[in-house]
Amino acid sequence: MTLFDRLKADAAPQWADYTRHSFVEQLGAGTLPLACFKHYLVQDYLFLIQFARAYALGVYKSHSVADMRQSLEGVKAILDVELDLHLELCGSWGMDRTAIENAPEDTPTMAYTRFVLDAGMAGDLLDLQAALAPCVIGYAEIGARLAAEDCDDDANPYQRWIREYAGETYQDLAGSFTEWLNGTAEQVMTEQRYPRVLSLFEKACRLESDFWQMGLNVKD
Ligand SMILES: Cc1ncc(CO)c(N)n1
Repeated sequence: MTLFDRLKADAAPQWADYTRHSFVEQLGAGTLPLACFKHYLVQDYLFLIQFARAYALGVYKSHSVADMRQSLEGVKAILDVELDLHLELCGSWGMDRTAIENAPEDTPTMAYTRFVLDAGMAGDLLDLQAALAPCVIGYAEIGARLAAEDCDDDANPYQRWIREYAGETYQDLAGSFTEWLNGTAEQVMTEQRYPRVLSLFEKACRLESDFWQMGLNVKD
């Protein structure tokens, strides 16, 4: 069994809370209030800036050029691809880059991003990967499921978002992240350290759920 499969099985309740959160189900149904989505997306932009730093920390924590390149792919995917989605959608509501970047970080944004950065700073590359994994792999799973359930039809106001995460570019990114995580585990994982790695993964899933909830808590 690969590390990712084991983590997902052992953290099944946290994974389900995250990937089947009411925010996700409402987004898939197209019934999510726009005010909830807007708050979420602006916070997600701020979140991604910190996540780019976390991948950059992955470069620093790498011992091989191959690992450095994988971390760099994470930085590039955020700065060159994912943030453009956010700028495009926020732009359609009249928010420009400066307005987004000047928005104050909400507490769940700070909690999640600083948790991941600390996991990486205090630990090694595998600890950092375990804390990063729910983000990229979870969104790929959510996007693929919503698209498979035909939630991305023209009637859904969140079609663009769903298609971004269901699309080949994001799916490939998540696939190579999963292989990378499993490959690191093959080199450094021991039974003794597994509980700590699982704990990082579980916490990241909980922080993902809190991030969705932050969006839902907005009153329109
Ligand atoms: C909170 C959060 N988790 C995961 C992703 C996927 O990159 C994202 N954009 N935002």
